[in-house]
Amino acid sequence: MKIVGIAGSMNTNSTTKQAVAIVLDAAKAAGADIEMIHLAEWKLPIYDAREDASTYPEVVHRFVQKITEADGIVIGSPEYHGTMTGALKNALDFLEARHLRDKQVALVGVAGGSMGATNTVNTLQLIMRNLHAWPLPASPSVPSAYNAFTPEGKLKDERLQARMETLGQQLVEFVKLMNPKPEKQLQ
Ligand SMILES: Cc1cc2nc3c(=O)[nH]c(=O)nc-3n(C[C@H](O)[C@H](O)[C@H](O)COP(=O)(O)O)c2cc1C
Repeated sequence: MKIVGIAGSMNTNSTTKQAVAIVLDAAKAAGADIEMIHLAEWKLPIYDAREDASTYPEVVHRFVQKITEADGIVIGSPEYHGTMTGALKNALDFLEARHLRDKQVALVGVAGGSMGATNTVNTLQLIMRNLHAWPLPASPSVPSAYNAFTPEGKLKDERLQARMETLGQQLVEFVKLMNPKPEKQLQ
């Protein structure tokens, strides 16, 4: 079972990447193969609605391929002006329902403010439904992100750390439940 994480920040030193990594590590502990796509390292171009999508650079095709091949996905975004980053929305614009249909998706948000990134994860829920994916109902967000992580990359708030880990475990469980085919099951 392959779980791919998207960290939707262009910040190379990203707190969102740390949050996504916690969920991915929990999925790995539950038996999945994991891979991180940190948008800061991918440099996708701006989606421009061109008629012939095959003319986009190779990085776009690789991105779409990774998502197509994934059995489950983790998406994390910082809250920017009350919603997800432009970089993440741009990346999602390269995807169509045929790439995400029936896939389980775990969503997490990260915010500088004390209120967390509720608007961001709610907006991502909506986008996932429009792409015919299945967003998991639990979608935790990290408030006060600048001071939320230990140097080892764990959340200082142990209950929030546990919620993130549970989300990774649940993602693996729901991928199994929704994919009775043997190749999607863990051995
Ligand atoms: C352009 C911009 C807009 C932001 N808007 C918000 C916001 O609306 N609410 C909030 O709580 N934090 C906001 N922040 C703070 C980010 O959510 C916070 O710095 C987050 O940790 C960044 O994630 P990253 O470390 O993965 O880049 C904003 C930051 C930037 C750069």
